[in-house]
Amino acid sequence: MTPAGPRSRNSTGRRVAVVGAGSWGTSFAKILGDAGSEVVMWARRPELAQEISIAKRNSDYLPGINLPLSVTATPDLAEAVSGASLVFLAVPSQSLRGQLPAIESSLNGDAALVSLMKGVERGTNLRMSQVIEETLDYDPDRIAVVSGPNLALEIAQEQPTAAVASSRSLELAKTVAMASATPYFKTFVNVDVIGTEFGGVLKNLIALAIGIVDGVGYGENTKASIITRGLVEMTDFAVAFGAEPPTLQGLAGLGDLIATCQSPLSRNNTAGRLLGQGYNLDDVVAQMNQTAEGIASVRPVLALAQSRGVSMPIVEQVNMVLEGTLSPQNLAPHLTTEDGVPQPESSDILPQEAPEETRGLRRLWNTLKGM
Ligand SMILES: NC(=O)C1=CN([C@@H]2O[C@H](COP(=O)(O)OP(=O)(O)OC[C@H]3O[C@@H](n4cnc5c(N)ncnc54)[C@H](O)[C@@H]3O)[C@@H](O)[C@H]2O)C=CC1
Ligand SMILES: O=C(CO)COP(=O)(O)O
Repeated sequence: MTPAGPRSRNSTGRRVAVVGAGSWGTSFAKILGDAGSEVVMWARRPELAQEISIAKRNSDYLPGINLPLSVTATPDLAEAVSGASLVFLAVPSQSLRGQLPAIESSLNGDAALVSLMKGVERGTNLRMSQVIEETLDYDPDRIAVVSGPNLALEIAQEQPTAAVASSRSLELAKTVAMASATPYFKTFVNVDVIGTEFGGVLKNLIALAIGIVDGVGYGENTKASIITRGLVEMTDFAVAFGAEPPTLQGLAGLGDLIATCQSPLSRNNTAGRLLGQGYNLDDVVAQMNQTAEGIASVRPVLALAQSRGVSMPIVEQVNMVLEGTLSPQNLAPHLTTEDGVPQPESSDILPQEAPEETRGLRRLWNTLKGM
């Protein structure tokens, strides 16, 4: 698909910042610019900041994509953040904590922080919104997250996509959704930050599993079994931490799971495939020049699961493949318990109380059940 030319929208007069000029930070900056904001990105490397500001391109991460004129970049974090009413964070999850003090010192008093990241912090096992809240002692009503089936390149190409903005404050979730509303990007809202954030983290782990079996050469039955049982693991885990089950059946759970497990654009899927092909973890990390968040999140997620007694057999096996203690050929969706006794399958995948985004699906489901 050919990338569309730059849009020229009416300016809303809103000034926003995007911290991180990788693939998602740059795509999101384009969304925000197309939606009418003046966007200043922070890029680590001055030469990349210059390319974004002058050539309106980020050839390292999104070659061939034209950015709106309203998007500029700077290597100076204070310059990027000061004056912004919304600050979107798109750096690798493990690096966020280290960046926050510098961000805080330049923040507008009433600025909201919006995490675009999909990882859990090693050592603390915290979600990114929790890292922000804890590190900066920030009011949760001024923290939001955005998640969903959002492969950066497809969105930069303006392929129609939906996402979820979530905050304890519905007002802030709506502000974020409106700031990112373009003809190709539609954002729903909810107040289930835990479910929305964990959906994005957990699907990365299932995508690693899918990549691994793909690399081994297993086909669609194996993958469908892992995706379906993976969704059960994701839901059990997130609900144990207070998530609403419908969130996991929506865009931030099932939606992102499908996109990430199906797409060769996914770095987690790609990393898994290389492991399945027989490369070891060090080789895979060296081979990838972008962030595959799932690799760092496996252990924190397993530690959290253990703390609440949640069973995650697929994620356990992914961890064993990463550690080199399980051969990729032996990764399976664990359809029985360890002693071989078949488990009952929970089949009510669709919840009774569906969120707005899955209401049509619920109607279809009820129709099918009544047939
Ligand atoms: N790429 C995608 O399709 C999507 C990514 N995300 C999430 O967005 C977050 C960022 O991902 P991407 O933009 O894809 O990653 P990326 O690997 O494309 O870019 C990361 C950016 O952060 C910078 N960076 C790397 N290490 C850093 C460090 N130690 N300190 C500060 N900056 C550092 C890099 O220079 C780069 O600009 C991740 O949590 C990812 O899960 C979420 C949705 C879609
Ligand atoms: O989160 C994503 C799509 O929603 C991107 O997935 P990867 O990080 O695996 O590329």
